[in-house]
Amino acid sequence: MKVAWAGSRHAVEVADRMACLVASDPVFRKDTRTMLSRKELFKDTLKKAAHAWKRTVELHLTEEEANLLRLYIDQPGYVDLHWVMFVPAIKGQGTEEQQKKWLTMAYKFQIIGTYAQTELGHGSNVQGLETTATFDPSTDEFIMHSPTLTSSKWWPGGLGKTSTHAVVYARLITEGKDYGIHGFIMQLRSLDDHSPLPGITIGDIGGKFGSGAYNSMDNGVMRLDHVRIPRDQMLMRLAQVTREGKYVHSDVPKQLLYGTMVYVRQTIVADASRALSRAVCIAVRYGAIRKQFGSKAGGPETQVLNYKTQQSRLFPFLASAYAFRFVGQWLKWLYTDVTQKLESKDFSTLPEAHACTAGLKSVTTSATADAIEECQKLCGGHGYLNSSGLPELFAVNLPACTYEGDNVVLLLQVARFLMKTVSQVASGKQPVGTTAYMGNIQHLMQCKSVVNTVEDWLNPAAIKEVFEARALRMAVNCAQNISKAPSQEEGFSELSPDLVEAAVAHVQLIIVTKFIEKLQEDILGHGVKEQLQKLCGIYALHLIHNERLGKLYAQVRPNAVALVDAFDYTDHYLGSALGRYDGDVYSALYKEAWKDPLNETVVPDGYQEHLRPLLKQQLKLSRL
Ligand SMILES: CCCCCCCCCCCCCCCCCCCCCC(=O)SCCNC(=O)CCNC(=O)[C@H](O)C(C)(C)COP(=O)(O)OP(=O)(O)OC[C@H]1O[C@@H](n2cnc3c(N)ncnc32)[C@H](O)[C@@H]1OP(=O)(O)O
Ligand SMILES: Cc1cc2nc3c(=O)[nH]c(=O)nc-3n(C[C@H](O)[C@H](O)[C@H](O)COP(=O)(O)OP(=O)(O)OC[C@H]3O[C@@H](n4cnc5c(N)ncnc54)[C@H](O)[C@@H]3O)c2cc1C
Repeated sequence: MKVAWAGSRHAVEVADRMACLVASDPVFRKDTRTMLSRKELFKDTLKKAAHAWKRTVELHLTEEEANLLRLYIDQPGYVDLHWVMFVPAIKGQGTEEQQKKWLTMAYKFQIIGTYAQTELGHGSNVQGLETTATFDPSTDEFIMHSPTLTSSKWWPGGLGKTSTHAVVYARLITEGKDYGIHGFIMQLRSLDDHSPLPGITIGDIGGKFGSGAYNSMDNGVMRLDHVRIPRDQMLMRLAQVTREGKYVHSDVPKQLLYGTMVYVRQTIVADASRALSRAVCIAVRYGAIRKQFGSKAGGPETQVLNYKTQQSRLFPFLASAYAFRFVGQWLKWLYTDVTQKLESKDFSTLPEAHACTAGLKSVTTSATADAIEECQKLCGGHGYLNSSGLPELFAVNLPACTYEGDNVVLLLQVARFLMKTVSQVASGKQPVGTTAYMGNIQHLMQCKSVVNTVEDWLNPAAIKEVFEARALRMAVNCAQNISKAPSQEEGFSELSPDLVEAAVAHVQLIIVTKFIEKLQEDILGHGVKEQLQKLCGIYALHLIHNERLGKLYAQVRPNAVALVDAFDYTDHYLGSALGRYDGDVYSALYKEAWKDPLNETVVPDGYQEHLRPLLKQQLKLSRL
């Protein structure tokens, strides 16, 4: 099962090696992280990042190994933005010459970069950004400026205190005309003493949700006061400004400006499955250790994992973790395929890639945030302790519902794509890729489910048809209602809640389909495929048919712990007293409690000033 989860034997081996490297290095300790002040936490993050880079160079780690090292260090920091957004933005939007110049420095960490798009006034509406980049032909420079308070850059990770450079998104103005949003490379801080360059005001935006967690990241604010940069620092793959100030657009679609976001949305699906699997791992393992109540005859107490209510709340998450993992692996393939096509100037699959990444990012991150919260409840009181690992896991993953595109905004993008496809089908065009099922419209609009018995629900063809019919009928229903509205735009706006539901149904169909396709592959290992079939059934059915699942849960229960062991997480990475591999939960909880700064002294600080006088006064009163 570890191989099925990781994707290959090689993937298991590399992941194990990197996880152990991190777990055995004292610099990467994280067990007291939630007790650090913001300043201490930030410094700890800088230390870990520098040490990780040192180890990467010393051990000559490959890119795959270095990525895993960062992942198992498990502490958000500027390196995420540098590798996941700054470097890809230059790769996707820079010319070959620009890539050579900037990436050479970025790959060696001679510069640290971030992705400065969002502003105080606008995040979702990228076209509404206000920062300006005005070309001055007299000096061959762009003047970068924040004209209003709301145009202050706000949120970019690593911007607050660390980044020396950024890809800054701004409205390009030349020859008096506004050509909309484009990307520019800017140096922000001196490479000698790290002070901000003239005209740049920069800082951290302040503490965030949860202790520890995302507070390790210095999300930043930046204002620009007529800062000049050379013309060749505009990223010029999509469009150019000539020496004379003429705007020239390349023959590539302008949506490639959004390419970095497509790339990152795809990686976020993998992050979501990992976060969900960690929460499930903690809740399942702990559920096997925790006992509560017993038989009336005085027999042994019951493991809480044996309660049917516990199973019906928890096993759909276990199934979802596997489902998201497999769809994430497929999405990575799709992204690579689209990138190769783009290189040979075939842009035909771009809309589908956008819809798939946007939709899957939304559905998997929302489900994950909800599931982590529910896993806390599934662990009872102890789940609420920082030492359970769950509060931090929740706080770190909750913003994934917002960053890289608010989930509702992204689902509305999927809905638009679906409405377009429905109208194309109506005019006789055959849909392809993940919307190919819509071509089967005659059948799917009328068919009745072939399911008669409980067992029938486990037939992959039956499940797939149910999901196809559900998604298509919801989409067609929306399209018909939109066509009755006074205008397309009004109809879309009025029906947006239904459109979001139709988009979710389409995305869930993709997830179910990819799980079923996974089961058609060669899967090694005795009983592995059978367990995955059950999980696939649970994932699909819990979305539409919760009542009939009890029987499947009973079949999964004997292997539940093994199914989370297959995630192959070290105790260091899981970071949870409840989810420990050896099950020694109570000693771990007890030991963790004594690490709290409050326990450094037996009598707490503040006793003399505030507690003692109060108690003495009570004593006096009681004597009265
Ligand atoms: C070797 C060393 C190794 C070292 C180790 C390294 C370790 C590495 C380890 C890795 C660990 C991972 C860690 C992860 C950390 C993550 C951190 C995350 C941080 C978060 C960053 C952010 O948070 S960063 C900001 C994101 N901010 C948004 O996300 C804005 C959303 N807002 C929009 O995205 C647009 O505003 C919105 C709504 C589309 C409207 O766009 P709009 O105004 O242009 O209007 P329309 O809707 O009309 O769109 C016009 C037409 O464009 C089409 N289209 C739209 N988008 C398209 C697209 N993307 N691709 C193609 N087509 C697209 C659309 O479908 C229309 O097509 P059509 O015309 O044919 O219908
Ligand atoms: C932890 C974190 C890290 C981030 N890192 C970065 C970074 O590195 N670089 C960067 O540039 N940005 C970053 N961001 C910013 C992030 O990308 C934006 O917050 C995100 O795109 C959402 O935009 P918003 O904040 O403007 O939300 P808003 O759009 O203001 O959302 C508010 C509400 O309005 C709703 N809404 C908005 N538009 C519509 C619509 N058309 N129809 C229906 N409902 C709508 C949303 O659903 C939401 O409920 C980060 C954000 C967070 C939280």
